[in-house]
Amino acid sequence: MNHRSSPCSRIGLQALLAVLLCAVMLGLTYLYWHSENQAAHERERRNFDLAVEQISSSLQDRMASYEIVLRGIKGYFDASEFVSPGEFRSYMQALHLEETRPGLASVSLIAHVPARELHAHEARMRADGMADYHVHPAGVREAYAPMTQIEPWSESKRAALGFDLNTINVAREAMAQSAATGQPALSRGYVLARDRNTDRNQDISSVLYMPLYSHGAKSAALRGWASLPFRVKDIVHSLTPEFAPDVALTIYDAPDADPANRLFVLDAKPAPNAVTTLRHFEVGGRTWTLAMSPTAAFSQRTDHQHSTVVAALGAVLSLATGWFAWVLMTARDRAEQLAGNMTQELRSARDELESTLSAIPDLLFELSRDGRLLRHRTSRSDLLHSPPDDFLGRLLSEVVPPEAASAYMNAIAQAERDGNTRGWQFPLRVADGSTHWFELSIARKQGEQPGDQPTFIALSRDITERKEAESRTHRLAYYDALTGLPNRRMLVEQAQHALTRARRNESMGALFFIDLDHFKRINDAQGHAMGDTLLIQVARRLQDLLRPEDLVGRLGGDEFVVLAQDLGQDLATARRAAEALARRLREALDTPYALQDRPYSSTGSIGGTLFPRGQADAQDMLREADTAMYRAKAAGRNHMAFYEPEMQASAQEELSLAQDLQRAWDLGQFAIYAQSQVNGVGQIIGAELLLRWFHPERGAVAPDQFIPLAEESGLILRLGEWVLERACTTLAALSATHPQLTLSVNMSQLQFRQDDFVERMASLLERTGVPAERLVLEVTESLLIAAVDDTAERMTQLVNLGLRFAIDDFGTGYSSFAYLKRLPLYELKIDKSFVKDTPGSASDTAIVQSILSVAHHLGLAVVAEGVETQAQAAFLAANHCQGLQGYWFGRPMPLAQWLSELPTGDAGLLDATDSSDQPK
Ligand SMILES: Nc1nc2c(ncn2[C@@H]2O[C@H](COP(=O)(O)OP(=O)(O)OP(=O)(O)O)[C@@H](O)[C@H]2O)c(=O)[nH]1
Repeated sequence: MNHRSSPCSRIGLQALLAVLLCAVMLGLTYLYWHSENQAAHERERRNFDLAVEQISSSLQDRMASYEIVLRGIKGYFDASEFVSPGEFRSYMQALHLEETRPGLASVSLIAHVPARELHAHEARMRADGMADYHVHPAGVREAYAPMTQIEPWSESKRAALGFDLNTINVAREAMAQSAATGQPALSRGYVLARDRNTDRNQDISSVLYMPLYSHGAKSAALRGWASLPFRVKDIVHSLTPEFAPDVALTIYDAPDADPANRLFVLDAKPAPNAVTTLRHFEVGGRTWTLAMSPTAAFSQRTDHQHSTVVAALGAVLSLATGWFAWVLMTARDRAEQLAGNMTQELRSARDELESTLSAIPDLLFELSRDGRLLRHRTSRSDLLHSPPDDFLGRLLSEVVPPEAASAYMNAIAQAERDGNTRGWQFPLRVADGSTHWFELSIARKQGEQPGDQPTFIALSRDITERKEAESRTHRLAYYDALTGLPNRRMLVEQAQHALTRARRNESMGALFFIDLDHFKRINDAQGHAMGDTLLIQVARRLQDLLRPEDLVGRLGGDEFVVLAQDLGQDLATARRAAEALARRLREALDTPYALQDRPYSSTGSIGGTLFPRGQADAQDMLREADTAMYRAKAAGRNHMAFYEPEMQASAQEELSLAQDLQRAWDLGQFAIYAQSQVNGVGQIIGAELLLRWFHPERGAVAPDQFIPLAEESGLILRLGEWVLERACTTLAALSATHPQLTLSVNMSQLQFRQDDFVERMASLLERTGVPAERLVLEVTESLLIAAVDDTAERMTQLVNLGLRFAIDDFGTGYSSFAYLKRLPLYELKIDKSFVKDTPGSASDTAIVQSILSVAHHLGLAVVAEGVETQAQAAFLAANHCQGLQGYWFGRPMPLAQWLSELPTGDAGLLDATDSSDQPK
């Protein structure tokens, strides 16, 4: 059976005991407080009784002392046959009544004068020196009791002499009583005549009378009285120092406390609920009653506070004892509970730590300073070649490769110095044979005892994914996604390093800027993906060509950069090496490519710059090489050029020309010129319309200078439309006079590829009413071969309108006869470069003849350009070239002039004043 009570019931019992103890203590405190309170009341009561006795006896003593004074006077008179007023005064002075009997105002002598002796009495008194003495008030009475002497004397009292006290009932009664008893008799209280008209008219007095006899015997004749008047208030006040001032006192001239007989009230307020104590005493044959009550001040004299303070302290002590007892009794339980809680907390902390450790995807080891494995903890034992327990007790150098062991040992050394360390990384081949990257965090763990060696907690985190992400990010940031080559950012950084190295080593290098020629065509003709394939192949070629220490990168689009270092110590050597390299680069680019197993020819223009040069940095180098590359492009593409500082000026010039061109249209600086085309016998068969730009400062700007710029900016669309429009209106105007003439117009690729170009042409023809076959559109070979299918379709649509197409500059470009058959062409224009050396040059003559022959074979018309001599004209005519154009027949001239110079036939001429070949 289990005798142990449950913790709850035990705590309940302990609480009950504590409460009981507290209650007992409180009970004792109450008892103590109660008895203390009682004792205080008892003390107060005793004190009050004492005060009452003291007041009562003081008053009694004082009245007794007055009686004694009177008895003394009586004795003095008894012993004397005759007492003169002077003797009595001396006697009274000797008594020093003011000092010895405070509250006593005076003593008077009163004579007993039977009616028959009144005159004799008055005569005697007058004879004794009181000339105006007379008994008053006047009247006939059985006996008179006039006042004969008042001591101490003062003139203010003179009026009182002779006053008959028998006229005052109160006095008469007391005097009669004293005469009857031979003892002092006290009058009832009344306001003395002398106080009635003063501010003391409320103060009640009494008079104590003592009968005086001749020869002292009562039986002897009554002489009179000695009287002692006093104000009750004066007596009480003279006693005040002896009185307890905190007792309320009322004096009654009666045996009971009847308010009607109140003699005196001491100005003090009894405490609430105070008990009144009465005391009585006899004086002069009357009974006086003293009623006394304690005032609040009196109660305070008794210390009630003490018990209250003790009670409060007791209560606090009781509660504290109860609490303390509870604390003591429950201390063990609470200690047990605390221990329980702590154990629970420790257990949860340990569990939490356990689960945290299990969740850590890292290898966790404890190592000694020399790298011996002491403990391990890992949820990634799959990474290890053997179970981790096998490593215990062995040195790291025995279980991991040197690189990893050395990372661990370095990290341990740092952790021993700094407390902890992180960031040491090392690669490690893991169990499945792949290489993972790990990062170490090591913390020093102090030995448990002082002097113990520290150990080291090492956390080895698999950061392979992070590493891969980093390298992916790096690749994205520094490499071109399409070709895998370094991108612009990396190129600039590397170029900067190369520049620094070159300056340090005093050796020279070169940076080449490569831009593929007409790369757009492959995109347009065969699609973007094919363009990409070409870019990848170009990248590979360039890489294969270079030394390992050189670098090739792609800036974007079809632009590549090659960075070659250590080409020589001096400029001449470096330049030679750079030129050789550029040549090889050009050749590499020039070699036909295989795109989807079809051969494709492409070339590149290369601009190079040598470094270091002055203060130029990597960006400057790139800009220089770019400028040189443009020069190479301008030289006809598939060229290379090295940067010369003057190139900068020409680039600048080109820029300013482009800016001027933008304004030229608005300023009306363009003009349309016409150059005649003639037949073999010199008759005009038509003309080619040509654009001219007259700049106010530059003069006439050559078309091959501004046409490319106009194409780049799109201005060519506006210009082209204008020329077409003018061609049509001119043809319309000539239709009556020269219906056989044709006009040729140069067509830019941009214009030809406008989405709505066919519709525009149709509407123009309709609007002007021109027979379409009289308008020849001259296109370049490059336009024809770009997107051949698309081009053929569009040409067909236009030919269906009646328009004719001529190939301009035939022979200079692709010279592919294949498309001649595919495209709906009307005419070939032999480039002037072939015509120039005919008939002198055998090869050019042969080329021209073969072109003419193919054209005849294909049924195409031919116009030869650049005919400047009669020999050329004769040769071409002899070879059946239908059309001839050149200075020999006429220079280009303003359209209006050309029209005006047209030989007139039967029909009328065009209005020569029409100058609408200027832009509106
Ligand atoms: N396929 C492909 N084409 C690109 C890429 N980036 C840019 N391009 C195209 O490459 C062409 C670059 O043309 P440019 O160098 O200006 O002109 P181009 O046709 O090469 O003529 P020139 O340089 O004057 O000889 C543009 O048509 C771009 O749209 C790319 O990543 N892939």
